Amino acid sequence: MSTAPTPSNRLPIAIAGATGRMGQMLIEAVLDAPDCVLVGALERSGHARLGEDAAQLVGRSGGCGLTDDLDAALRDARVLIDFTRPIATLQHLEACRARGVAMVIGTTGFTEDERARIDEAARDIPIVLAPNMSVGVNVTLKLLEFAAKALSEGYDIEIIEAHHRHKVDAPSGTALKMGEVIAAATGRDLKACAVFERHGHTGERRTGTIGFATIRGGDIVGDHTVLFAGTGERIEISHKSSSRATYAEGSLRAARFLATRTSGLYDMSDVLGLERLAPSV
Ligand SMILES: NC(=O)C1=CN([C@@H]2O[C@H](COP(=O)(O)OP(=O)(O)OC[C@H]3O[C@@H](n4cnc5c(N)ncnc54)[C@H](OP(=O)(O)O)[C@@H]3O)[C@@H](O)[C@H]2O)C=CC1
Ligand SMILES: O=C(O)C1=N[C@H](C(=O)O)C[C@H](O)C1
Repeated sequence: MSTAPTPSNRLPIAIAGATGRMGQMLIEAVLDAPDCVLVGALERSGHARLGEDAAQLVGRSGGCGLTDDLDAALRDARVLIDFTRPIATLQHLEACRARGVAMVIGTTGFTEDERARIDEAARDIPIVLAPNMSVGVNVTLKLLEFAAKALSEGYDIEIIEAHHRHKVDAPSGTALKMGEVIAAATGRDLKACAVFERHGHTGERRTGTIGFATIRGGDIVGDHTVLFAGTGERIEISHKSSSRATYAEGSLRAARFLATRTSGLYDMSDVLGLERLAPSV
């Protein structure tokens, strides 16, 4: 028999970057989830709205105060959901590690060294790190694994992504993840075969490379297409997000998953159990 959520057994969640585009989506998602409770809303020091009820950011009431104090934000939290910038996420990571708080990390744009620090912290706390929390993108990653294996010879692979004008990193974390999945599935090293820029006299396309193209404009939430261009045909595998709610819902699924773990680094494939469903090629 399952137990109905009560105020005392709801999952206590804190949100970093609470006033951001994703922060606000997450506040709404947590307020709407009967099994979760918002116990911390973190913003950078000096933010104009510190002290306000975080729920007010989304036209609601009954949240918790916006704070720049990590101790206060994490005091009652079991999971911190962080969609900020790498420098902020890494500060939050150390604080969570010291306090035994799990983390869902949606931030993108980490360097290799920064990634290694997340791996290291996952020895002590459970972490879900994923550049895209949507179910659709994570299923797309599995489709790409299959397609890349089946089309490994004779098809040129290009990854095209489009996002809103405010995005600060490129290519998107999702596009890079797609590249990693394709490279792994076809025995390539992404660092050696990725082409991020073309300009001027580029010469012919080098066989085996994976090209990336970035579009920034308007309010595009997030589009990704992988093109497999062969001779006489081409295949396109696309995902388009029309709302950030899908990332927020995925983040809550990740938070619930972490509540059952004590340490380790996980991705959305673990959260969604996609390994069990993936076709073997
Ligand atoms: N994994 C996924 O599914 C998704 C990942 N993302 C990623 O999430 C991140 C955030 O995206 P988005 O919400 O659109 O960005 P926003 O710029 O809207 O929000 C970022 C938030 O982080 C805060 N912040 C930035 N720098 C710092 C800092 N140094 N210390 C403390 N707080 C800081 C910002 O505060 P301030 O406004 O004061 O700067 C803001 O509240 C990006 O890396 C993006 O790529 C986005 C969508 C989905
Ligand atoms: O910045 C965004 O908006 C997004 N960032 C993520 C990424 O870099 O892949 C995920 C999504 O595409 C939206």
